[in-house]
Amino acid sequence: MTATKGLEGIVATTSSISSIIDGVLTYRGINIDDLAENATFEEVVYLLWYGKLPNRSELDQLTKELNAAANVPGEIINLIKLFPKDVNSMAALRTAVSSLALYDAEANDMSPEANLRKAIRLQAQLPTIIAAFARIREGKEAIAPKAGASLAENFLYMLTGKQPEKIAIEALDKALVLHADHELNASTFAARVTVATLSDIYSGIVSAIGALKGPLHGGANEAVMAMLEEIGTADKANSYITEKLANKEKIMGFGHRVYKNGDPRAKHLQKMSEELGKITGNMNWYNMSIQIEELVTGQKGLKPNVDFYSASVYTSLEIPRDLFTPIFAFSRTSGWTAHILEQYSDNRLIRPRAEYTGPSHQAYTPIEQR
Ligand SMILES: CC(=O)SCCNC(=O)CCNC(=O)[C@H](O)C(C)(C)COP(=O)(O)OP(=O)(O)OC[C@H]1O[C@@H](n2cnc3c(N)ncnc32)[C@H](O)[C@@H]1OP(=O)(O)O
Ligand SMILES: O=C([O-])CC(=O)C(=O)O
Repeated sequence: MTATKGLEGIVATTSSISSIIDGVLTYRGINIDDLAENATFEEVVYLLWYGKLPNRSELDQLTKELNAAANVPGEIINLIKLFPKDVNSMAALRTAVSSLALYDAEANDMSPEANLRKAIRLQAQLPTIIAAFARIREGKEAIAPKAGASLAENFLYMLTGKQPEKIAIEALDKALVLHADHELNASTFAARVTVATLSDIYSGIVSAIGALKGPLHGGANEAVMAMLEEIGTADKANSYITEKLANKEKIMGFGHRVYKNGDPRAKHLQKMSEELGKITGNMNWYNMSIQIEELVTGQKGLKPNVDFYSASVYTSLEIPRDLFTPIFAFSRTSGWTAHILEQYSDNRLIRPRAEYTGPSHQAYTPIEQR
């Protein structure tokens, strides 16, 4: 038995949800470029769950179901009010989502119908929790979701209390489409491992949120913004990046386990970052990002991943930095739940082996002799 560090290149499951083949990402066989240009997030949620694009009435039905499920139990809002004000936002999300199960009468109903209903509730309620957390920590009241609004519109509305501009809704919606699913990434794998024990869907999502939180995965988008803020202006990028690379430090938002010639999602986010910069009149984050890309690609041959330009996109939308990774979770819930439903539909316990590297033939020594 020989271990492969980080399971690189290991094919651990079959899946018909999304694929990365020769650097091309598809959801259910549809190229991500096509989806990014044309689909709404709700259409993508339908596509991931049901395996095909919805017709008008199917989309209306799902949108209605998501909208109707968006309110979270009052107990969850009360729980969030008990959180310390400076708590890590992904820890808050993880705790609140875990607590949702306590108030869901179907939490342990493992029928496919109940699991789909829970997927709808999770998808609808994550943005409500994130917005409520962001307001409550500032001493404000949580805002209830608005009837008839899309998930992107509702999130921005619940966050700010104001009707968001069309351009902001469209930008967030596209970011949600781009982050929705990504084959067997670490958080999706964590979700599948958890539910493959026949544990419940909430446990799967909580595992996934825990895995997404780390800076080598979803947490990188927040780390990118921290870096941009630390650098300050484009003219300081050269010395900062050159020194980091010389010290063998990682530049957040670059590199990828699967894509070696660039992440196909990054160009869409780059374009959005530029457009939003022009609209807000602040090109600093975009200009600095472009400069960093040139330096990291030039010096190290690494390309930006999905997290790099999403940082400046969300900043242009005036979203607080520590909500970037929770927004990733809000989007990826669509993919996580699709994978969980797929896992349940043809389950086998996921239990690989470890190559033992410890000592052998050791005898037990009585405690008095140690
Ligand atoms: C949504 C997502 O999860 S996308 C990924 C988000 N994460 C990041 O942006 C964090 C920064 N990037 C990274 O840490 C990595 O590129 C990962 C985690 C994404 C992929 O990791 P792996 O496939 O395990 O690659 P690994 O970390 O082994 O890197 C291979 C080599 O490239 C280097 N490298 C990889 N990424 C970077 C980076 N961002 N900056 C500088 N060097 C890097 C490593 O130091 C290593 O160099 P070495 O061979 O000289 O030791
Ligand atoms: O696939 C990965 O390893 C990480 C990633 O890009 C994602 O989850 O979107």
